[in-house]
Amino acid sequence: MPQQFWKPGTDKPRILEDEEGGVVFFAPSLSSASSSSSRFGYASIGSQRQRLPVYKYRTAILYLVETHATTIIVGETGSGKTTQIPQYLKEAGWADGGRVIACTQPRRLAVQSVASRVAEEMDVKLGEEVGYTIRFEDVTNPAATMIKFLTDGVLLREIMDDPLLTKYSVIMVDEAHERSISTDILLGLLKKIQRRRPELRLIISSATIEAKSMSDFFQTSKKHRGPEDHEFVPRKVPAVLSVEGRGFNVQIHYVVEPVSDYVQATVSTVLSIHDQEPAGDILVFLTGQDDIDAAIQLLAEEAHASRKISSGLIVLPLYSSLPRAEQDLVFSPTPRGKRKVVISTNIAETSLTLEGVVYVVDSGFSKQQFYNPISDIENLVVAPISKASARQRAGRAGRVRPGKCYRLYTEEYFVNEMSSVGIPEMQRSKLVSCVIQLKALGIDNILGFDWPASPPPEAMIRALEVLYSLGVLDDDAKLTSPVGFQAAEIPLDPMISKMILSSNQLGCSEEIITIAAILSIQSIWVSGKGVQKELDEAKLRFAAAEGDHVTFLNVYKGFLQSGKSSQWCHKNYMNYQAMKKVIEIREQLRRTALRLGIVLRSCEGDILAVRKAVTAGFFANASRLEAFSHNGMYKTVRGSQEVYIHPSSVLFRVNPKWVIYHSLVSTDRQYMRNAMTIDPSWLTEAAPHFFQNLRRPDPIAH
Ligand SMILES: Nc1ncnc2c1ncn2[C@@H]1O[C@H](COP(=O)(O)OP(=O)(O)OP(=O)(O)O)[C@@H](O)[C@H]1O
Repeated sequence: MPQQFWKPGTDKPRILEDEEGGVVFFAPSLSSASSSSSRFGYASIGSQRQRLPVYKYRTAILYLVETHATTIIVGETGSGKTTQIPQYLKEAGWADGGRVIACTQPRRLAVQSVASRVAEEMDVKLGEEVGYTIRFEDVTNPAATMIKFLTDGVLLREIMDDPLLTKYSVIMVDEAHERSISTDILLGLLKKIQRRRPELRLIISSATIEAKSMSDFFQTSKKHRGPEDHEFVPRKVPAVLSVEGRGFNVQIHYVVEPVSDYVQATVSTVLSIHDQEPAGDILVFLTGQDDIDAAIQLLAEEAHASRKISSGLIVLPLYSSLPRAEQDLVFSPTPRGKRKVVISTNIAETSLTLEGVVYVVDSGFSKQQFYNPISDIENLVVAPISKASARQRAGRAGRVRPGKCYRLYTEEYFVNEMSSVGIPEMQRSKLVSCVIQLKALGIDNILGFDWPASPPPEAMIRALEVLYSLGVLDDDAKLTSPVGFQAAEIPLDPMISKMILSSNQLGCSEEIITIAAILSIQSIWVSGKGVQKELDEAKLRFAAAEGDHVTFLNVYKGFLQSGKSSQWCHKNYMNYQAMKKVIEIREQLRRTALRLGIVLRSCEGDILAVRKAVTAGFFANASRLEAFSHNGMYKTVRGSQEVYIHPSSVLFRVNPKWVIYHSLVSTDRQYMRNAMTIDPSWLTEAAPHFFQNLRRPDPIAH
């Protein structure tokens, strides 16, 4: 049982070293917030705010922001950075005269939840003085909003319309340690904007950021060849502030021996917490929808087997492709006598406060994208997290009362083997979306851009090549008109954007928007564990000879005809939540399409048009069955990589000669997910430049 299993350890708060080179450092002169019982329950919001560690630094923060162009703030999770600093700035007048204070987050869920909390603390209606903007959703009032929370991706899009972000007086880039592609582009651009707008203030904040390297980035200036960068401009030295003290103590427990199956270990840990620990909700970190579904199923089975210990558990999944209403359930109060178990991906890792959470279970893994620019293959793999992530995960406990974090890895592993920070997304991702965004922002010399961490040049070149072939960039690597500008407006992978734009000419935009919505969901089928045979039979009922994309259209039609019924989904082994999310995304995409002047039209069963539109976006993912292959081996047309049709595809074992796929997954082999048959002549039609000069002289021959 876990009490023999777990060994308590300490995860000491990071003490910031005194920095050299003129960096301002505040010694921890003030004691941390107490965890006395008076903080339980009934304190008013006003007094709760004053007891947060960051409150004691209020004057220091305001002084530094006043006197420095950039302030880097490092403070423990839960110390009050996200919710308090924007309010201090507002109170000090930074939102006077119609100016706005912005606070960015890497994730949508965090944006919504911190905005609601700050509106509640300020006792104002969300969407008025305090608002938020995420992709496809703007809850602000331009005449009233003073504090605006938004994803870093949305702020980047705002730069397209207002290159100097003139309405903002202070921009706080929160959770900067995450180093998403958007955060990195944003940091590079903000540094440029500061040169033109000396009055703009930046705050870079995180519990786990490497303050030294961030400070170096903001104080050195890189010479560019761009016209505005012809002279060397020294940066104002950034201030670094360490907020000492944490909310409540979080006791860390490690396993004594490494675990072999983290899903199983998660379930046992949850059940033993429920059996032995006092009241309090549990937040579990797993890697993705598949793991989460498996854990929920296992919990249900074990709960059934041991009725006594599992009664009173309310189990809720949390991942990005879950419909909004389902996501919101995790914030609802836990009924008396019950215990909520939220099983989440890393979308709950930063900035979130789930009020009832006392226990965190950390599997030690997350799904991460890895891209090899040489083979042009991108894989989403389950990989170990960094210490920074582990600390963020533990920090989801101890926010409103003391907590415990159970790490499913050994202390020795944490101390000696876990990397301190993750690899920036920029250095392990395909850069197609990033390049189109920079181009839309008018950054022409992408290789010379001032990045916090430079991306691999090969990945940049690959991205430029794909965008050129998609017709998004011209011979001078500038956005084409209208395709390039329109594609940049659609906040999706440019391959999907191109597919949508092509559907306009081909008269099948309604169908293509459905396909685009389904492709953005991890899977519309229920997880196959234990029901593989039934699942395969269900798929056959919808299967189209042309492949998965056309099968999706059959599924969607069936779902609509059933009146969007959950029983229908259940009967057909379809994930009802995923289908509801498809409807949600589809509506958002239809609105975007209308804005771009795309005519919403159905091709009324002209599947050829649909397949051609898909090919127009995804020609770069074409592959051909190897002649004489008995095991279904394909070679990609570009790169000659060995790939196979994924077992979940309706084309598995059918092995048509030519296919295009949506993405690759790597397990024992490289598998093509979501494959569709094509006529190879469509490839040269869609992208003549892309398919010329291939090493194989006859790539397009039948
Ligand atoms: N929705 C909420 N309900 C109750 N208390 C909350 C809520 N949101 C925040 N708090 C309280 O405010 C504290 C500070 O939260 P805040 O998000 O500002 O901290 P932070 O320093 O930004 O942490 P992190 O780095 O984890 O995002 C929390 O520890 C908690 O005590």
